[in-house]
Amino acid sequence: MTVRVGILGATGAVGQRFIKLLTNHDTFELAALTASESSVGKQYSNAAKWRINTPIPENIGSMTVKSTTPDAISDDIDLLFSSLPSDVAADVEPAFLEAGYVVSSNSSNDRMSADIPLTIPEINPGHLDLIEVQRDNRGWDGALVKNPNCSTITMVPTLAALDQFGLETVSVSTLQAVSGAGYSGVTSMEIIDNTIPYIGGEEPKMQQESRKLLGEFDGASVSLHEMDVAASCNRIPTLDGHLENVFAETTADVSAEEAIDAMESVPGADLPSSPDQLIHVFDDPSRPQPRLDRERGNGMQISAGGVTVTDAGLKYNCLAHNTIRGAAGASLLNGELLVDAGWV
Ligand SMILES: NC(=O)C1=CN([C@@H]2O[C@H](COP(=O)(O)OP(=O)(O)OC[C@H]3O[C@@H](n4cnc5c(N)ncnc54)[C@H](OP(=O)(O)O)[C@@H]3O)[C@@H](O)[C@H]2O)C=CC1
Ligand SMILES: N[C@@H](CC(=O)OP(=O)(O)O)C(=O)O
Repeated sequence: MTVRVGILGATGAVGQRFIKLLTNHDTFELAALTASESSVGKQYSNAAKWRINTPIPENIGSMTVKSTTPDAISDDIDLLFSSLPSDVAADVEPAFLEAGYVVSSNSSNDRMSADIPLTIPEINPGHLDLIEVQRDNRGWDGALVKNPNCSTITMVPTLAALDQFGLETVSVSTLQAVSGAGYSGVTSMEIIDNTIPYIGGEEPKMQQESRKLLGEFDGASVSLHEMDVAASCNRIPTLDGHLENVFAETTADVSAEEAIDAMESVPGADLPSSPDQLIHVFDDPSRPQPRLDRERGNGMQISAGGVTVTDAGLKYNCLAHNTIRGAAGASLLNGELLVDAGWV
């Protein structure tokens, strides 16, 4: 089976990651690229400032960039990936949904909307059925699914593993790579020899999205998980890979061994881009580290380490590649889930 896909916002940092991940994909064939009006009509290789350390695939470089409107895309596209700035996505995604397109979006708008599934296929694939509610509410022929914020998706699989012990309170402090802010997001003068203890909007996203992802879906709505989540988000001078220090308090006592076993037991999803093992836990307390561990599982595996019982609950570190597992790879996996579940 071949599924013809397009990328909205294909010239950007995340759009480029999509192109790389879609090259030689078993099921998806890349057939449409869109960007802003300043790129429309140009060959992709002229429109995009390519930042990935492998060349633009030849067949993609010669494609013509289209306008980000439903009319500009041919009808034979089965699935769209969206990596637009969130304010642009909030404006244009509804037009694609009204026109009947199925959209897997990485943009942050609508992630917490009650009728939009926010999914990590290995963790809460059943939430995808919110699409039924969404279609009833909005009258859309298409379907919209979102993946979470990159810092949230790094931590939530480990919390899902610990939830069997009764998660009560989670505190997390992040060390986030500069690529998360986009190519021009932080200047070298701001970040070299420095750490910035604030990332606009990031802390509320971690606090709210994690409770939706681990919430119960009863077929009509998702009730947020009752745990309290407090996040402190920091930008550090690494290129890729968000590292996070987590303290998790549970109602039941849990030993470090039980926590490690629970994390290593979370299965991958039976989807092409899901790693065989979702979470790898290191014995070495100095791991995971961004430079050494972000590429594990083609950038799709979560790493953890330093699991210790403390007076403030279980303490551990976790890491994921922010532009792969945290962005384009997360949307791609949701696209694979949409196909597997019969929505495409
Ligand atoms: N960078 C990262 O690591 C992460 C980013 N994200 C999110 O993903 C999304 C994309 O981020 P990123 O790739 O870094 O952003 P970029 O700014 O690099 O790319 C934005 C893309 O959207 C296009 N675009 C901009 N304005 C318009 C418009 N008015 N109409 C149509 N297309 C438009 C751009 O086209 P053109 O080239 O023509 O301007 C470009 O293709 C954002 O929502 C971001 O928050 C999420 C997680 C991680
Ligand atoms: N804010 C994230 C990247 C990002 O764009 O997140 P979101 O997908 O929630 O917009 C970071 O700085 O690392």
